[in-house]
Amino acid sequence: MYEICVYGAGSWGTAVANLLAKKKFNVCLCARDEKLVLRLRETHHNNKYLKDIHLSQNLVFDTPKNAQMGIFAVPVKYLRDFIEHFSIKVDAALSLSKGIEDETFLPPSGILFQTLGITKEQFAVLSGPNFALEVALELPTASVVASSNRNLAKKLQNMFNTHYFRVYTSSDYIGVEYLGALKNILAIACGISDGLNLGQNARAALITRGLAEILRTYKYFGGKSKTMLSLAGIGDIVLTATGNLSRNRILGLKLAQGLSIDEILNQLNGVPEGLNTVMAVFRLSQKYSIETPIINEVYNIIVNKKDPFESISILMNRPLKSE
Ligand SMILES: NC(=O)C1=CN([C@@H]2O[C@H](COP(=O)(O)OP(=O)(O)OC[C@H]3O[C@@H](n4cnc5c(N)ncnc54)[C@H](OP(=O)(O)O)[C@@H]3O)[C@@H](O)[C@H]2O)C=CC1
Ligand SMILES: O=C(CO)COP(=O)(O)O
Repeated sequence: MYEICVYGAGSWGTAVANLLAKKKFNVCLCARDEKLVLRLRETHHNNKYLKDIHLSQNLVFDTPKNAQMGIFAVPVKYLRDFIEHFSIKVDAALSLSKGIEDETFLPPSGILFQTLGITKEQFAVLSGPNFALEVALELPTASVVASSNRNLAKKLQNMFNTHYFRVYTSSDYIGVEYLGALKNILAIACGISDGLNLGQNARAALITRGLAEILRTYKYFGGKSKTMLSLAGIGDIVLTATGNLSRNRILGLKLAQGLSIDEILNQLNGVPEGLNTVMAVFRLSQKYSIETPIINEVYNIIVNKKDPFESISILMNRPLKSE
């Protein structure tokens, strides 16, 4: 059993494992693919995701194994099958993933409780405006670790905190998880708007009115309002709605160019979680009559191939209301 295993050798899993290894923790980065494990051992480079970054010599690589602390950086769509397939067991879990399971509406915590048999006292989430590449380059970054277990949150805060990675704690792990998922839909919306050259006024309006939709949806899940103002809320929304390293924003930019979802997924280096999240949130908002006009239009552009200009017209011509 390893002390710390990071599951998922994508960009974020690799960057986080490397941060901890540089801090001299005994960390194993676990990839599904044995060939990738061998390549990582030989080169100490994850060429697919973090090209020029030389990984710490302290970092070890393996296929998924049991761990005292399991750090999960697997896209939410694959998380349940991944844990079951590798029969993973951990004493405590930290989630890095930002999505919602389509059928169940569960965030990563709910999936980890069911598959690992852990309680909320053994769970934490790390989230915030954190592009993997910038963390790997040691650019100044701030983040939040949230858990209902104060001791676990403090322990992880100290584990991760370093001169370029400043960590805050929170007890609202549900709010932090849902905000991490929901902001990806706004990143797609802003990508579409910017791709169509609709201007910076339009982008600011989308972010602000999108926030109102996120707040309505997120309250349904039990997140606290004040978490909206945190790094995991507004911080991550601003980053991914405006930053060109965001796969979700890029998805929107490419939709605006008229590319199909399949073409975009073939070009993207990584999984845009917003694609699945928008499906789940659209169904949820229909089921519980939550008012989500921007989210509905993102859904219509993706699923019903609606012309984005028609979506803009619908949003601009809705009945007038007070803020
Ligand atoms: N990249 C970033 O900047 C950030 C990402 N996140 C979140 O972290 C999570 C992981 O993202 P990221 O590291 O970017 O990963 P990517 O989006 O780069 O996706 C690739 C990862 O997904 C794994 N994967 C792909 N298909 C499957 C599958 N069928 N079953 C199991 N695993 C699969 C890959 O595993 P393998 O290597 O074995 O093929 C690899 O670890 C996401 O939820 C993302 O939203 C959060 C903050 C920052
Ligand atoms: O969540 C992220 C940064 O905080 C990464 O966003 P993307 O998944 O859109 O690349």
